[in-house]
Order: sequence, then C-alpha cells, then structure tokens
Amino acid sequence: MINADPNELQKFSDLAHRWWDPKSEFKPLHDINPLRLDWIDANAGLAGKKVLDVGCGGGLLSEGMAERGAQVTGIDLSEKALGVARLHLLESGRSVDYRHISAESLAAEMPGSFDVVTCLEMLEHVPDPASTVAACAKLVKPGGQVFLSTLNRNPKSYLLAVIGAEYLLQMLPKGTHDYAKFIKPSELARHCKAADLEVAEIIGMTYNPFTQRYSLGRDTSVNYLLRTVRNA
Ligand SMILES: C[S@@+](CC[C@H](N)C(=O)[O-])C[C@H]1O[C@@H](n2cnc3c(N)ncnc32)[C@H](O)[C@@H]1O
Repeated sequence: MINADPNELQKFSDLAHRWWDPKSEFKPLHDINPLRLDWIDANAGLAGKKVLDVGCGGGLLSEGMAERGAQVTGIDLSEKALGVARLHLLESGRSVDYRHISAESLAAEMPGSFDVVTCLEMLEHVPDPASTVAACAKLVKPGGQVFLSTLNRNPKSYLLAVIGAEYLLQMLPKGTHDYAKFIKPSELARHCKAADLEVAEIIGMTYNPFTQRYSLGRDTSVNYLLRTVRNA
C-alpha cells in the first residue's frame, strides 16, 4: 500500500495555485526558505551535487537548491503541486526534474543515487514516516547526507503550531496540521537509526511573532531540522 494520506494530498492540491505567492498560506515556507537553504548549503555544498527533494510541493526548496548549482530532482504525490512547480520553472528559467512518484517507489527504482536528500515539512503529513525516512536513506549514496524537518509533539508545539499559527495568527489554514502526526526528535532519531542514518546535528527553528522573523538555534521544542549521514 502506498504511504500517503489522500486527505493530506488534497489539502495541498487545493491550495497549490497559491504556492509561489509569498503572502498566501505558503508564507511560512517562503519565510523559512532562505534560512534552511543556507543551512543545507553550508553543510552539503550544494553546487554540483545530485540532490533529491522529497515532498517538494510547488518547488520552493527545489528551485532554491537548483539556483545554488545543484542538479535537483523533486518528487511529490500531488499532481497539482507538481504542475505549479513545473510552470514556475518557465518563469524562473531554472531547471528541476519534477516527478510524480513516492519516495519508496523511487528508492526501489534508483537506490544510492543522490549525494543529498532533503525531506522538509513533509513527514508530519504521511501515515508512516519511518517508511519515508527508510526510503530517503536508501536513495542517498553511502556517506551522503539526508536533511529532515518536522514538528515536535508536545503541549507547546500544539499551542504554537496549531492554536497559534492556525487559529490566532491565521498564518496557516485551519486543519493544516494534525497534532497526532507530529514527531518527537527521539522518535525521528529512532527511525533514522533503523534506516542506517547517523544523526549528525539537530537544530531548532523558532518564530518570533513580534519581529515576525524565524531563526535557527537550540530550541527544538516546536520546529526542528535533522542532519543525518548515511553509514558507508
Ligand atoms: C508542507 S508541504 C512542504 C513542501 C516542501 N517540502 C517545502 O518544505 O517547501 C508538504 C508536501 O508534502 C507532500 N506530500 C504529502 N504526502 C506525501 C507523500 N506521501 N509523498 C510525497 N509527497 C507528499 C504534499 O503534497 C506537499 O507538497
């Protein structure tokens, strides 16, 4: 059975036409994109690397990595999001190979093919995140890096990511996130270990509602990113 939730995919398909509008529901992704891109680039040296972006959506991160000189493949199971991503390439003139395929199917097709795999803000939308992590591990070359990001699961993340972002600040549509699917860093680390990925770094991403700015730091209680290395 395919590791995807049709309701989750529908949510992103319904909004896909607004993906590149920085004032839309995707504003948070636009706002965090430079930060995460710099962090990935600083650690992976994107120029000249073969990179896979899992759950690429409309292509914000994929295009950013392509602009830094990576040869990027982006995969997603929302046809609508991929359509928007492909259309945007016509505007930007960048080059990304977008494919409608699951991480698990691509892992069976081309294991060990990528220098770097990214899977950001996607794991909390799939029924079996461990399976996605295992597929990412299979897709990266031994010694290559897999970058993951998701939402922590605790009362604070419920308050900030669901009540705060969806209901009070209305930064995201109501129902964007299902708290039960949030993933504790210890759980994600366990999935990584089972997939032969060594956790090299965990870093938090915090939002200051007063300055309306995001920053990277030690606070992993709400949003966090993991840098992992595939055991050789
Ligand atoms: C919050 S968006 C994140 C997009 C992008 N990774 C980013 O951070 O800018 C989540 C994306 O995951 C995709 N997605 C959800 N379930 C998926 C699955 N099982 N396989 C591939 N993509 C999936 C959705 O279609 C959507 O584009």
